[in-house]
Amino acid sequence: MDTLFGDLFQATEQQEANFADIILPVPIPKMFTYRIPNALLESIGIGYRVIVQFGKKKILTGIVGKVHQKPPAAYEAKPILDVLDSHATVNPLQIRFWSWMAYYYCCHIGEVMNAALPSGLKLSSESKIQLNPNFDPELSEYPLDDRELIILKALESQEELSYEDCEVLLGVKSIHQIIKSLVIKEAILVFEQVKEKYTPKVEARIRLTQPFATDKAALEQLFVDLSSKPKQEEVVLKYLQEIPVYKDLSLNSKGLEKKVFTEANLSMSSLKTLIKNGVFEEFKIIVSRLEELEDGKEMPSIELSAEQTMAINSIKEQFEEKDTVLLHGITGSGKTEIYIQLIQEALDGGSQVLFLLPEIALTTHIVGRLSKVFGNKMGVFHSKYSDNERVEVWNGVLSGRFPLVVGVRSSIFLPFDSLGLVIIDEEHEASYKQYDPAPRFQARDSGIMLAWLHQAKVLLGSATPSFESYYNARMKKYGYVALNHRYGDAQLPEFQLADVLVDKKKNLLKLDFTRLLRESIQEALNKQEQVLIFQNRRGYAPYVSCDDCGWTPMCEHCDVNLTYHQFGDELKCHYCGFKEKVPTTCDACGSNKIIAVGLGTERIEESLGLLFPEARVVRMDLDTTRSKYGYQRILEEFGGGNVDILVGTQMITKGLDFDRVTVVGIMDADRILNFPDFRSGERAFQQITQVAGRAGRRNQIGKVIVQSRRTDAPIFQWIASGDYGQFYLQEMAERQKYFYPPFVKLIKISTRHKDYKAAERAARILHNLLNDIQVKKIMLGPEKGLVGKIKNQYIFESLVKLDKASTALGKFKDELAIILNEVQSQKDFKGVRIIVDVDPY
Ligand SMILES: Nc1ncnc2c1ncn2[C@@H]1O[C@H](COP(=O)(O)OP(=O)(O)OP(=O)(O)O)[C@@H](O)[C@H]1O
Ligand SMILES: [Zn+2]
Repeated sequence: MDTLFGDLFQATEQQEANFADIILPVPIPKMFTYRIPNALLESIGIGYRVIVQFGKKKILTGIVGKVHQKPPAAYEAKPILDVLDSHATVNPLQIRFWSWMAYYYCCHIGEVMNAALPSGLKLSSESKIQLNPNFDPELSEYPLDDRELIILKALESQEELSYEDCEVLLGVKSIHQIIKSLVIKEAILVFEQVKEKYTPKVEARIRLTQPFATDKAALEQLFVDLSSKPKQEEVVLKYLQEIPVYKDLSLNSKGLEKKVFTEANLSMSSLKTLIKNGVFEEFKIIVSRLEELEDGKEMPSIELSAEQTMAINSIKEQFEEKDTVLLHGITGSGKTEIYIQLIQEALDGGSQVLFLLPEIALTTHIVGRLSKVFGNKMGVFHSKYSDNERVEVWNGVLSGRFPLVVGVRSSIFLPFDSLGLVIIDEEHEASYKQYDPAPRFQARDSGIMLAWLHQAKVLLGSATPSFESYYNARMKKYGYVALNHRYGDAQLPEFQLADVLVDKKKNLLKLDFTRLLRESIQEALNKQEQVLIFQNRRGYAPYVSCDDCGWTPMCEHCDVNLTYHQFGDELKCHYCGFKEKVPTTCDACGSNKIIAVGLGTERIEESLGLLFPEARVVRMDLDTTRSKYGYQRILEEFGGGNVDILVGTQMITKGLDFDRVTVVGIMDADRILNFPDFRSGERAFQQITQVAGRAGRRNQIGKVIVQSRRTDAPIFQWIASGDYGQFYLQEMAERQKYFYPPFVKLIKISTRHKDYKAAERAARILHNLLNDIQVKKIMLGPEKGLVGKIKNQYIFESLVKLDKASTALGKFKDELAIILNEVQSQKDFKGVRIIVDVDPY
């Protein structure tokens, strides 16, 4: 593995070097070589941000990937225009990691960089205008209108104007037409100016000047002088109240936020006078945007159970020999305490730790628990953070402020330089996979690679491990530790199947709830206990349909039904966001009997309100958690006991640890089972076990009601008995027989085009070319994608099943890269997008 991209890492003597390979944020297969001007030679190195010209006009920021002395053979190297910082933004380990990712997931390193750098660290270029030096309004053959003249006038006094400046100047919304006209008249020139996107947060503060801050007598004299100016006196008193300099002189240097005075309704003009008279001085400091967590307390006095202690010892022992250990602990077995202990030890040893979680809903919960122990040593990183906040976490890792990071999949890109431990919680979760855009990476697998580069250890944790990881553990590639009991003798919940068809026949089904589920909910409510209801479908109903002829409205741009959302009374496409009003009559037969079919979380919430009018019901899904603190608010309300029933999508299935949940209802288990994918069995087992695991985590025994129309399906028996091992063996036999992972490697190759025929033709040609690659493999397709059209693009897919031997994979990828490069220029591929997805599951 080392030889593949090891040469990137070779230390290069900076003095001799005068070329640099730059990683640019464009979809091209390799790095571009630029010349390092002598003036910049001293200030450039691997990982530095530089500005270069790309093509005729574009100015781009890139990252130096390699420094060397070999001029490019095919083109003359352009000079690097500038170096942006006095330090490297990215370290050599990261560049090796990016190179690996580009290679493994068959994408371009620039695409990896794009995903890796918070956009605040990428530069944007802004278009600006200046006067054309050759322009003379007297001689111009074109007449200029009033607005154009205003702009030209402004350019006489200001050297340059941004588009925005011009818009403000003229009071118009869009300036493009006017600028275009001025360019045609050769009056102005347009140029690009590179601009830093990240802006530090600056706070205005006030502090006492000398001698008042250090000399008590002077301060006393000041009060004598101010005795006739009560308003000014009040301001000084407020300052001393907030910043008691007489107790601790050093406090003065940090000063006080200016807004404290306004909030206290003190006179701002008095403050101004005090500044003018030299009592106070105003200054600015850069402050953090990140929420200050409490200072980490000592390890709380949690005593680990005997089973937990044994698990920790066993993990550490196995780390002696293996890089990765799988912790298979049933729901509620206390994995988090084990993580905390291991994190503490790694931090004490001076290493960095990365704790990966599959999604934000979980970070809220776990961050709360970890911050009690690790306080402000811990950085949190997820997609609800603004660009500026992300840059601050990035810089916090760089500066050592955050030796521990808790985050979702993109946190594998943070600039770690000495990871000792990577913990991947809920390692089986599908959301570790990024589907779009490239790099289409699996964060668990990439995290393992990242750890390997750092010589760090990896702990995978789950109550329902992915089959890949369990397989690796059985093959002794990973270590394995099991926790088979819930912490504190809490019992696993009791499973009950509720047959929807039987209840329907007997007229016992009310608003989609079986009698068993209704009664169980009522019982919990009577005892002031809490209930979770799971349905993995947001919106009100999956679709609407004409009751007379069966017609169903589809998305105009995608090959899917529109989902009915009662909120806003509209139909929405979950693929492209297209919206329309619900039709009042059928497009096909004109009937006005349009009905909502199927179950979404919105509808379940409504039904619960009707069935249990006294209960407080809250819904948690994508639609109710769009704001930054959406999850936190809902979870806090639920945890505080202000909610009786929580309805939700997969967001509520894992990690939640609440005392009073005793009943979990799964509305439509068949939907989970029927998903057309080789992993549907595995996923169903995981999802149902996980959501069931939220029940009865303390003293009361929990109850799980699974509603289904196929209650005799064998999988329910496996789940009820919790026999993961047997279920695994049975499923694996199938996978081996039909050539599915982990027995083969899968690569999915899709073609997309707005024309059906063009997408199909390209797919066929590509399929045949790939078929000719001489490695052991099976190829399926090409066929229309599972969703045949998304955002007006038709999709065709081929599936390649490669022999596990690493030579087959390597050879296939190498030839694939060549083929992709070649077909690009062919007529049949014009306008065709080709998407390669390695491990597409
Ligand atoms: N040693 C301990 N002392 C006190 N409480 C503990 C201890 N270990 C675990 N607990 C408590 O037991 C509960 C379950 O633990 P935890 O949430 O870590 O389980 P888990 O293994 O992560 O489960 P899941 O996979 O369902 O998320 C938590 O409330 C936790 O605080
Ligand atoms: Zn759509």
